Amino acid sequence: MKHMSQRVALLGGGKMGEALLAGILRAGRTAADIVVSERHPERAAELRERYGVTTAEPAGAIADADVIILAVKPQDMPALLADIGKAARPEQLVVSVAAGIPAAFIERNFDADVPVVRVMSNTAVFVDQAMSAISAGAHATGDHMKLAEDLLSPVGEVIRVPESQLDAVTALSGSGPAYFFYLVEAMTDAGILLGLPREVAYRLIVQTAIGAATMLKETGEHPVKLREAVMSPAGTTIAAIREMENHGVRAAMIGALEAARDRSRELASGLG
Ligand SMILES: NC(=O)C1=CN([C@@H]2O[C@H](COP(=O)(O)OP(=O)(O)OC[C@H]3O[C@@H](n4cnc5c(N)ncnc54)[C@H](OP(=O)(O)O)[C@@H]3O)[C@@H](O)[C@H]2O)C=CC1
Ligand SMILES: O=C(O)[C@@H]1CCC=N1
Repeated sequence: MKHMSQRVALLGGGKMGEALLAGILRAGRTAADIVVSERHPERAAELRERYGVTTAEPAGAIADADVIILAVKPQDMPALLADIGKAARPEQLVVSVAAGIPAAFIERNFDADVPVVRVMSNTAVFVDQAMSAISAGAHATGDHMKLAEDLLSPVGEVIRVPESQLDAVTALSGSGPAYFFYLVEAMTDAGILLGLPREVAYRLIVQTAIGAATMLKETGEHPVKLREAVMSPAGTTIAAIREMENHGVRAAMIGALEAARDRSRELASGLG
């Protein structure tokens, strides 16, 4: 089946659900082929209004779907799977974007051998600049992985990884956008401290971030090399970098991402 004519059921209409919904519509899928299940009626109405999709309860939403996207929080996954476990069929593909929830857990909540592909994407789906990692469950074939890639490649880059790496992927790129937003927030505050109006500081930093990311992507140079090219001897940049090293910023980042990876692992514990 041409992937653009696939019928999609999106279960969970929150931040990630809406990002994916908007993205797949931008990519050319039609609203008539998409059914959303969102338990807050006012949120469901908002999505119907904004995107022209229909909404339904989970079991109804998946009835005619070719692809079922699970986009609820990890703690809500067991209840959702209890709702759809008997209805999901082997000819359907289940794509879970949930952090920490193993494919095996999802598979054993289905009566049939339903193929599952796990995805760890991020909110940059909203601007077609997402980084998505995908991993196959026990019943997912190369065709299912290709279907997942076709779903996600219009909204950003897609990489295939073993499922054992997904907790680390979640720490780096799933949660990653928040680390950069946090850094921009801190640099903006520094700009204000140094006497710049907030909007000037913010504009300077955002464009500098875009420039730095573009240099990393387009030059292929190692970040150390790119950083050294900025650090003039006895200049301003090395003064800042020394201060960061003195405050253990590097160690703090490593510890922070390890904590995110550990939290992702914890999400799987106690699932039963
Ligand atoms: N936000 C992000 O940047 C990323 C999130 N993810 C993953 O995406 C998933 C969704 O996260 P996010 O969008 O942030 O969460 P949200 O809480 O924003 O969205 C989930 C939505 O689904 C609703 N919901 C919960 N259970 C059901 C159900 N059984 N039927 C219908 N709707 C239901 C929730 O309602 P209620 O509010 O009552 O819970 C909520 O409105 C998570 O598993 C997360 O790990 C992955 C990568 C990035
Ligand atoms: O914070 C979270 O748990 C989700 C998963 C990755 C980004 N947001």
